[in-house]
Amino acid sequence: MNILLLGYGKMGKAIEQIALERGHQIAGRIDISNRADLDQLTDDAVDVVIEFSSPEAAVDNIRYSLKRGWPVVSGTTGWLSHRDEIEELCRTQNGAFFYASNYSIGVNLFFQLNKVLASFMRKYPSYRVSMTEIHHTEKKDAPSGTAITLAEGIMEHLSQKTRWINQTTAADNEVAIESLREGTVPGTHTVRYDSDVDRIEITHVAHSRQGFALGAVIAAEWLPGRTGVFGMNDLLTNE
Ligand SMILES: NC(=O)C1=CN([C@@H]2O[C@H](COP(=O)(O)OP(=O)(O)OC[C@H]3O[C@@H](n4cnc5c(N)ncnc54)[C@H](O)[C@@H]3O)[C@@H](O)[C@H]2O)C=CC1
Ligand SMILES: O=C(O)C1=N[C@H](C(=O)O)C[C@H](O)C1
Repeated sequence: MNILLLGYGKMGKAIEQIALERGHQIAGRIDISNRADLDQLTDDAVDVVIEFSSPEAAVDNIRYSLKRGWPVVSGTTGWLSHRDEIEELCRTQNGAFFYASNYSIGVNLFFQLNKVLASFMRKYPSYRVSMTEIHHTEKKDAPSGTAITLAEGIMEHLSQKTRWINQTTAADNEVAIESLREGTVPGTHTVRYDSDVDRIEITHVAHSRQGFALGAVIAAEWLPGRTGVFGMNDLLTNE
């Protein structure tokens, strides 16, 4: 497949390495410095776009790709207030759009574990839920997209929780998410339930960006030929 890398930073480079190892070609490497080069690409030069850029750039990048008729796999976080608009554009263009806040298989298992744990905790209101996410100091958004997905999983099962808040203290209806930025940490997420007498805690630690990058390439192999809006559950439950 000819893969266009839209965003060529830490993730774009990790994705390139895995895409080449899996026998794909790179149709272009676009970052903020050469974005105008996109207009030089012919429609048929690109089988699929993998978009990992920045919260400010993602919406324009995805819009541009859908209008060109290119299937898009996006992993950029911090732009989801525009999600409805993008999904509508995908439908009107009869296009294909794939989004995940986290492409790693391990995190997607962790998402399931988080929901199971939240469903157990529903009967035990003496436990207070809270979360911590730790990332490298270059990360632009907080809380992480993964932390937001985890908070949504908790809110599905704990009906008294109606929103998340990006601070360590929270009202009874809020899930507190603490965001820490340290060194080069690829991504660590903890969900904890504290009572006066003990704590139950689950943690996912990414050792590198390899898991995210492999998941994004697998999604890019899966998407072409499909139309609609997809996520990791579609990929993981549909051969
Ligand atoms: N969904 C997932 O599994 C994962 C998502 N991410 C997210 O992916 C995004 C990128 O992460 P990194 O690669 O670590 O960031 P980075 O800062 O290393 O790279 C971002 C790249 O985007 C480029 N860029 C900025 N504006 C652009 C524009 N208008 N057009 C094209 N390119 C543009 C920059 O030049 C840079 O090359 C972040 O939002 C991050 O949260 C990161 C890891 C995993
Ligand atoms: O910016 C990152 O690095 C990461 N971003 C994603 C997020 O916001 O959840 C995924 C991963 O945690 C790494």
